[in-house]
Amino acid sequence: MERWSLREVEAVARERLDPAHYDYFAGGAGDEVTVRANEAAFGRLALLPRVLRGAGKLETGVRLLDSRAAVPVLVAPTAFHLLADPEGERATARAAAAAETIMIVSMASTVAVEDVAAAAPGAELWFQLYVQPDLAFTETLVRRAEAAGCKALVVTVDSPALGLRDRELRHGFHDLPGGLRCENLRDGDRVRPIVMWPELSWEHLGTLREMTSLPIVLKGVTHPADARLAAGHGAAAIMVSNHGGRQLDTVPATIDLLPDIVAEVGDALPVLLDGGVRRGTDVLKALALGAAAVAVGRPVLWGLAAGGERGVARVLALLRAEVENALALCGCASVDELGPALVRRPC
Ligand SMILES: Cc1cc2nc3c(=O)[nH]c(=O)nc-3n(C[C@H](O)[C@H](O)[C@H](O)COP(=O)(O)O)c2cc1C
Ligand SMILES: O=C(O)C(=O)c1ccccc1
Repeated sequence: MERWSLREVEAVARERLDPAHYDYFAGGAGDEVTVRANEAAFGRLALLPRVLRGAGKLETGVRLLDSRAAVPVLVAPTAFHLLADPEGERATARAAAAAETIMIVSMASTVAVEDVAAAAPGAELWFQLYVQPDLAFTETLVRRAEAAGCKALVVTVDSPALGLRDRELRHGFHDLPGGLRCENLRDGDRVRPIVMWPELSWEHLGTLREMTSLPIVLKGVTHPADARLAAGHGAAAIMVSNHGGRQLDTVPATIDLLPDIVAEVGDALPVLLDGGVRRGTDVLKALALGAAAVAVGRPVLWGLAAGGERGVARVLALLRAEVENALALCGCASVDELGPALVRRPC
């Protein structure tokens, strides 16, 4: 995997994947305005480094809730890893464990969360949940995630309906091929379909908090007023996310939403961000603007499709090396030293 940037890894993945599966991974809702905006907005921000700071040895580690990550780059929850590699989520988890970062296991994983955990001893796992209207079934999922050792529950809140993704519709990509299943949804002899629940509301957060002592991260917050509500309803953290542009199209880029959200709740809880992070400099910009860490979705899938566990390891190593290099060049010894003065707009 001698690939020197995430872009090269994506090119290899694209060659290897079935075009319908590539489009499932790469695509977004509508005209993909938001997909493009996430990456483009990072490009519009400039970094303004400081010099002669004698920063010395670098520290990239962060503590998040009850977990630690050696690099502030988490694996975002993405579905269907067996489409990309025969080891699927097992390979992803092993690479995340080796990189000492946190993997957020998708509820729509094609390997059951117990098997993901067993495949990667020592992995820091969080579990992503789409709250199902059958709350008793939701509770069994939560119990399974707890028993598998997951340290946080990441509740996705941007999906009262699934986004309309033209590329998936064009390919007719609706069902998993060849015996692949969402193994977390197995219920006796059958596999339940995942329900996007339009009635999910703030009051259910109370129900979830009673259900588990795991910290709850709300993923998919974009409005500062919702960030405030999340803090008021006992969320342990929020993740500023537009689902990588796969849900509502034309939502702004997450990096452009971050400052207002940090101003609103930055003192109350950790703010995470995903969407369009492709370079170490993107990571620095997000942290400088107040994110506690970022997560990457598609880059991990490209690594997995290009080279399995080694491919994901390569993606995480590239990002780590780029974060370390950018930190050094900004004159910072650790991510704690990053602040908004480092970021200028426009380029
Ligand atoms: C193929 C794919 C599947 C995804 N599946 C899920 C999922 O099951 N649950 C979820 O909360 N988010 C899911 N997401 C959204 C990611 O968690 C994340 O928000 C997004 O990918 C971040 O943007 P990026 O791909 O530009 O890094 C998925 C994203 C992709 C690309
Ligand atoms: O594709 C997605 O973005 C996603 O979140 C999802 C939702 C349900 C099943 C599989 C993936």
